Amino acid sequence: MDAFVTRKPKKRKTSDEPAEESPEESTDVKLAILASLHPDIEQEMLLDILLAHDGDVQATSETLKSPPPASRPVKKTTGVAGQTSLRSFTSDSSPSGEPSSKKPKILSKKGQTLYLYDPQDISEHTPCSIIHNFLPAQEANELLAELVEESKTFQKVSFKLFDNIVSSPHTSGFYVGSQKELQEQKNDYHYNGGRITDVRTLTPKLEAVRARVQETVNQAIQDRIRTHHGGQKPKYQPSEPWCANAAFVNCYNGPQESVGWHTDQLTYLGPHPTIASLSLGVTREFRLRRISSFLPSSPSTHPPTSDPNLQGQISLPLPHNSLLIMHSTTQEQWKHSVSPSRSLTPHPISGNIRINITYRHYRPQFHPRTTPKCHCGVPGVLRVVTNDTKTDTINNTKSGSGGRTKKENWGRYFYMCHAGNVPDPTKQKCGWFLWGDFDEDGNPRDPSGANQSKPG
Ligand SMILES: O=C(O)CCC(=O)C(=O)O
Ligand SMILES: [Fe+2]
Repeated sequence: MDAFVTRKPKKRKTSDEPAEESPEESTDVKLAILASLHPDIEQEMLLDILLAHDGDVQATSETLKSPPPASRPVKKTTGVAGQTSLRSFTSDSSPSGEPSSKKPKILSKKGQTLYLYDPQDISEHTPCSIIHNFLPAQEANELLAELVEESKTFQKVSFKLFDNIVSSPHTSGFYVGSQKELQEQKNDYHYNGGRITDVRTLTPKLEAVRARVQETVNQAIQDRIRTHHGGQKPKYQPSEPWCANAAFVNCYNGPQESVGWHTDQLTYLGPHPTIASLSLGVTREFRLRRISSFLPSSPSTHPPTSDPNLQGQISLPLPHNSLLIMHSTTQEQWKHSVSPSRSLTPHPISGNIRINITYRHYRPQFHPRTTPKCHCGVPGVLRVVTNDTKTDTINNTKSGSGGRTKKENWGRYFYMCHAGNVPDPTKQKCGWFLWGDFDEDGNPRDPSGANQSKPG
């Protein structure tokens, strides 16, 4: 097993030509494909048989189709469920290949993980879309090499969680387009109630890629409105063009580095943002799970009612040079994470390192000068009410919930104090909160960034 997992990278074609990694090279992806075809077989067993067939997925699958020996371990209740390409197993797709307007079936079950790799499956069953081999191979490889070097000076982000100071189990760096934006970030913007001191300007390679990402994302947004929303932009989704004016670059150095379940902060992006995430280097699993307040329910009501245990996780293996687009509703209705891995197939350039660039649109309407401020004088953080709101946000505040725990408020936006989230034990939250009020395009309805309705 080790020989496969730590096998040497393929030889380069010439000494100065970087090696390309095709999606087929990743063990994660091969396992995802096999797991989808043979969902009753343990992952460990799949890996062993794959190794015995020298990494050949088809030969492995043929072997597995033969009657199982009595001793073959069969999976019980947990593990991988579903298909990598679901199309051949469901009749949901229209003949054109576009998603049907039928209510999506719940495909993943409690305690189980559905692995999806095929772009059409991902588009149909998650709030995301994916483009494999996004950049010309050489550009992707050069960008990876540059960012691996940059990442040597990245830091872990520290924040406060229920009075404990925790730091993220990976490092990151933050990039903006100009010196002016850099100064604004340092002087005006707050994150987790504090400031970011290490802000950088986009490197020439990040800048070149940003233009491509921007064009692709704007096209993808329009395609999604057509294929998933009957041509009608969802409420609160901005209608202005998406502009990639900021980039968080994450570095995961080794299988244990990860990021836990979270949603990305809406404060400066506004409601229903689009975020584009370019993966470089070793393949890692990006996981998604729907926040239970937003599980599809029958009959469909708003807010939807649900059994919080109905749905499991969806795992998307993200190979080198893949662009994942998190569309409108991803941040409001789903959580995402990058889970620790048991083993990795080293990438020829970065070894066990994965670099991820999330390009974001910091909208001028959400500049911190217009963000409502809490009693501590700090711009509030923009959140959505979900069934998690009570434990997630209201602990440690002095005031009551102000209605934020009520089911009828699921899906509503609010601002709350974030000053208590800085890693300083003397700082407490002031308990302030304000309902957010946005127009059809997700723009704040008044110049202060939210209406002045009293908590209730
Ligand atoms: O590394 C990834 O794919 C996800 C990163 C992420 O979730 C974030 O930066 O907010
Ligand atoms: Fe995120």
